[in-house]
Amino acid sequence: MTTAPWAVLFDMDGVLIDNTEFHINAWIQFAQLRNFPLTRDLYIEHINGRVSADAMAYVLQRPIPADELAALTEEKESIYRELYQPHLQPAPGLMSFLDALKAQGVRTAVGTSAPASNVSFTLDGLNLRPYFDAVVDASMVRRGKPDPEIYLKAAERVGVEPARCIVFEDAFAGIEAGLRAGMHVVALATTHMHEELADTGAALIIDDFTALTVNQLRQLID
Ligand SMILES: O=P(O)(O)OC[C@H]1O[C@@H](O)[C@H](O)[C@@H](O)[C@@H]1O
Repeated sequence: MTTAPWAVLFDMDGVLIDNTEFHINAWIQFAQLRNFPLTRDLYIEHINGRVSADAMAYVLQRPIPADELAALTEEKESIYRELYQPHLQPAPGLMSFLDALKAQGVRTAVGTSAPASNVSFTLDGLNLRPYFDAVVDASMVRRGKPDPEIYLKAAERVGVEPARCIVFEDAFAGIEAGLRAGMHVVALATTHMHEELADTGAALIIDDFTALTVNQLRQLID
């Protein structure tokens, strides 16, 4: 075992909080207003885990100029926040797991495709911000997941080389982003079932954080 630093990089939606069904319903409502017949399967294939610029271009079937994107994103995200607000809570076992990481001096970051408004809704709404050394959101990158940029930037912010980072993800696009960044990936079976995640390249598949120990995680690196 070495003493070099290592880091845990958390995706936000579907990992820190189990909220995928609320995003699906919000996207379906938003798409209906634009006569786009969005279904759960189409959401999973084209939207899940991706930045708004890419998701909007799919739903509106055209590239979205930057001056239009912010308003469209806020329209959709305010539907989502209204639906999810009464249910906002950390994923099972998350708080004890974050405490354990902090107690052992492990560096931590969030790497999310969400806009800053949703990051604030989640991290400030649950008082999670003090647990993270860095937060990288959609506004800070040029290319969204499955591109590795979000996770590479998070690793750089916490000063840890990619091979010593472990990414927690639930979405196919996010798992791909973590692997392309040269990191280890732990998949959360929130949005997808264990069987669907089996061939993704994830080193470990878990239901939630309740049974996970820091030592178990560390073994993935050492
Ligand atoms: O936190 P994550 O999983 O990177 O992604 C956030 C995005 O995840 C997508 O699945 C949602 O539909 C988006 O609206 C959301 O912004």
